[in-house]
Amino acid sequence: MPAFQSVAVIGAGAWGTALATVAARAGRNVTLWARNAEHAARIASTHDNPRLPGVRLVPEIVVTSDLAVAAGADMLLIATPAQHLRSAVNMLASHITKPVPVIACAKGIEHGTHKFMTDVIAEAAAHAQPAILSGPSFADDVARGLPTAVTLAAKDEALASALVQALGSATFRPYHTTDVRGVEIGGAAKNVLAIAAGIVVGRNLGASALAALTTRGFSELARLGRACGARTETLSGLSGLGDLLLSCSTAQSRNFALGIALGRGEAAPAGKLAEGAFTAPVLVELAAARKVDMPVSQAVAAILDGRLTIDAAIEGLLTRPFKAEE
Ligand SMILES: NC(=O)C1=CN([C@@H]2O[C@H](COP(=O)(O)OP(=O)(O)OC[C@H]3O[C@@H](n4cnc5c(N)ncnc54)[C@H](OP(=O)(O)O)[C@@H]3O)[C@@H](O)[C@H]2O)C=CC1
Ligand SMILES: O=C(CO)COP(=O)(O)O
Repeated sequence: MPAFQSVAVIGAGAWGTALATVAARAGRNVTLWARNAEHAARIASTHDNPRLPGVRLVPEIVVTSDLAVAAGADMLLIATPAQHLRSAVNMLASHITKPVPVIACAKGIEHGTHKFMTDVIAEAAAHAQPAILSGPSFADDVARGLPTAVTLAAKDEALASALVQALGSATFRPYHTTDVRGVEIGGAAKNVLAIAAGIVVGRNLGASALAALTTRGFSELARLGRACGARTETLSGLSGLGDLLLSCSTAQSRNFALGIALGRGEAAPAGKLAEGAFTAPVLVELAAARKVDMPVSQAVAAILDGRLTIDAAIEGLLTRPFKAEE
């Protein structure tokens, strides 16, 4: 019996559902936990989740709203939105009485505390062994078994490697690292930058402008990463540059789609979670505290809270003083 034979996924949205299929494909015994009992019962009986339409779950995946059932697994994947990760882990905490890996699968930074996901896990559940999974991977692609590669980070390299062995398969290839912060920064920042990229497309500024924006966006992501102690190879790896490229290139990304709508002066797509909108103000606060210049992210935050028009933001970015490329 391999280590981590049983896996529970907390949060039955698009990503949680896709991750349940990943773990099942890797041969694990999987429990998918939904907070709503009716949703759980419906997914269990139909093997279909309206949050990830068109994907049929294998019947071996146990779907439940009973937290005690899920909490007994050998590893826990938390796939709620970032701002709800703390409440999810708080609920789990009383069930976690011995060391168990708790893997954050959300991309974001907590409002108010400026804490990254693994720090929130460590605070909320004393026995948890925090880890993070992030990288270029749309839930729909992953659930359909299209090839994807991500990064999985834990402070303990042996643990990160064992988690990769437990979750990896031919179509879902996690790479392990101990650079937890690097992985967290990439996933959080890329969503904000994807909104900016979408605005460029929505405003018809052209493919050259999109490439420039994405590249300068990476530059500021990497600046913040370095200031927070992240490693260069993580920032330019799957969870940093890789996810930025994916999210800045297709309207399959909800953050990019939000940016397109903003750029066109249209309403935001209804019912779609765009984490970048929640991360933008916190990211900018964090950057200011670290004295890191993040002009694109600042512009996104200012546009989202109505302090700046899109035209003024574009003009502001294009009239910054010329400087050396770094
Ligand atoms: N979708 C994707 O392609 C990817 C998403 N991610 C990340 O995963 C995270 C989740 O995104 P995604 O699954 O797409 O979002 P969805 O909107 O599809 O689903 C979010 C899920 O979280 C549940 N939820 C919300 N609050 C809580 C809570 N307090 N406790 C428990 N469950 C809760 C919701 O429950 P209910 O149904 O009852 O409302 C819902 O099922 C985000 O941080 C996102 O950036 C990462 C990689 C890929
Ligand atoms: O994180 C993702 C892909 O790696 C999903 O992107 P969106 O949240 O923008 O849809």
